[in-house]
Amino acid sequence: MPKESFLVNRIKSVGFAFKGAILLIRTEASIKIQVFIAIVMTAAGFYFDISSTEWILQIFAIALVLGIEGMNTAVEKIADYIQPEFDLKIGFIKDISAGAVMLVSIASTIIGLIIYLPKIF
Ligand SMILES: Nc1ncnc2c1ncn2[C@@H]1O[C@H](COP(=O)(O)OP(=O)(O)OP(=O)(O)O)[C@@H](O)[C@H]1O
Repeated sequence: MPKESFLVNRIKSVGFAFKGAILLIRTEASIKIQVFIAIVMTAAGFYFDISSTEWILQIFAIALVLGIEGMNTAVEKIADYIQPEFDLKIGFIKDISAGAVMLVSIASTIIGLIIYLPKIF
């Protein structure tokens, strides 16, 4: 069988990644909430006519939360696959992974407050 070209492989990988992103949004409740918040914040960005720098920070914050949440979901799935029973080490790994989501969520909330509080009050 002839080896597929670099370009065909890259296009296939993008397809798998796209499928993964759709799966993530369709199956995970926490991602659904974060996507909803991202849509609300994007609407707020247009409503308050935020600057280019503010858009960059907002897009970065949204991407960071969604990206880390996706990685957290992957960690949870791997953990459940390798150890479905109660296991202190698995609990520790899941807690650390959830902690990473919390840290970027707090940072993103602060970015949102810095952008919007002066525009609201
Ligand atoms: N197999 C396990 N052994 C020990 N503790 C676990 C185990 N599974 C989950 N936990 C504990 O329960 C917490 C929640 O785990 P869970 O996999 O339900 O994630 P979640 O935060 O509810 O995620 P989601 O709502 O996205 O499924 C973990 O952070 C951990 O403290």
